[in-house]
Amino acid sequence: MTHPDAPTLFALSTAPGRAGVAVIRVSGPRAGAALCALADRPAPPPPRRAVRARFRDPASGEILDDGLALFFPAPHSFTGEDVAELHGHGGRAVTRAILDALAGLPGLVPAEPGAFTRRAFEAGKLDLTAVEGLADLIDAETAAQRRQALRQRDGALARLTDGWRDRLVRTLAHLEATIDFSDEDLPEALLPALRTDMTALAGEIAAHLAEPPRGERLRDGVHVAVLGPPNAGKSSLVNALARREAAIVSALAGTTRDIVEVHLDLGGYPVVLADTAGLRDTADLIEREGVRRAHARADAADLRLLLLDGAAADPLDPAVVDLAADPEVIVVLNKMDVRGGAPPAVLSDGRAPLPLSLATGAGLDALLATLSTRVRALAEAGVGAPPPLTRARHRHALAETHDALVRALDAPLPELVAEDLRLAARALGRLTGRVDVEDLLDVIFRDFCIGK
Ligand SMILES: Nc1nc2c(ncn2[C@@H]2O[C@H](COP(=O)(O)OP(=O)(O)OP(=O)(O)O)[C@@H](O)[C@H]2O)c(=O)[nH]1
Ligand SMILES: [K+]
Ligand SMILES: [Mg+2]
Repeated sequence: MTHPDAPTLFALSTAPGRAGVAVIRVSGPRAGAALCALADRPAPPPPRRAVRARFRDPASGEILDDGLALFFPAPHSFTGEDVAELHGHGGRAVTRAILDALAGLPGLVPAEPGAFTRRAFEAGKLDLTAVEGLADLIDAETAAQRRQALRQRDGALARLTDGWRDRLVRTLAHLEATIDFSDEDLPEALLPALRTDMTALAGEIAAHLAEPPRGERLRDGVHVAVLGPPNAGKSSLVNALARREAAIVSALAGTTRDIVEVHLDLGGYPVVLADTAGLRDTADLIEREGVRRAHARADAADLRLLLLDGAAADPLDPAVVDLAADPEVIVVLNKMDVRGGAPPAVLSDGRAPLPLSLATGAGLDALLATLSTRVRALAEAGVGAPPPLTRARHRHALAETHDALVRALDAPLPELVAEDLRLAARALGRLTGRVDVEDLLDVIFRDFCIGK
């Protein structure tokens, strides 16, 4: 809980600038008093009920705006503290005047970024993964990102990891009991049972770590690299998908050198599409650096799209045969308008590339559909699947937990096993921000009744 003498925070919670309505949030022990001072009321309104309010400057008595006020008494508020919301007109001068009036009240301090959420965390209203989910929800740009963020905000990931942590803490408690109270009557078969629990838990965590990084892909975007020989039409394709002239297109082979990234929403899934330099051996130092970057991006990408030049005598240029032979690569034959009736270039494994003409637009819809399906498969956790890890931080904490569990299984002495289990529990606790030892004692006394 926040300290009773903690400053009361206030901030504009809607985006700054001109708008119909602006919401100013006040949180802390003096929130109710601040509402009364500005709305000129003897007492705050009933909980969670909007009341009409004429906001005035308590110092000068000047009327500043005409709006609504709400009061959320602790603990039933976002932060867990008393919270007041002042809804005024969203003009710069109006919000400035109300914020200035609040700043003039004793004990009120402007909130730093994230300060309300921080108090919600400190009050136990949100765990760390929920805090991150909330941040992702505010940043979500596509429907799938919104769904994932909402799920995490609602505690899906925290429930999974807290469940693991509870099992870990219980195992540890039982082990501590056998160490500390070994002369007492404890079930004989306890140690083998603990081993079984630990092995099962390590297996579950390992399986979750082995999942492809779907959560991170959905949060940060699926990285798609557009690759191919010079002049195949890579920049034309990127521009067509982005619906803007993001990259320079010209008839000169070797136009693109730097990686040009565009962000797309493909059927609700975020995609970071990268245009790259045409792959070829070249004496031009700058172009050679571009080719190096193209290869690096191909290695790092979640999905690779190889664009071949249908106007070339042999579209399967030696520089790209390896890419074309990879069944994971989407291969596209562009410039079909020029190629006309010439037989389609057949890939070594018998697949035919997707035909495309960026000049006429033929084949673009089919390519988009293929791309969307692949992106969806990469980004989406199936219905009912366990909540994905969405940040490197989560992966790191889980890997640490797993390592400590594996060490515990190998440790020669019960004391050493207990130490590794403690480290495992601490690493898991960091995921949600709950790192406490009190619950260990709780479990010991609840499950055993030692000492009678
Ligand atoms: N006829 C025809 N021309 C095309 C088609 N797609 C692209 N072009 C042309 O091909 C030329 C090369 O296009 P770019 O998009 O610059 O090709 P690129 O693969 O990015 O080339 P580099 O960056 O040099 O590797 C341009 O003159 C385009 O207008 C197509 O489907 N048909
Ligand atoms: K070009
Ligand atoms: Mg280009």
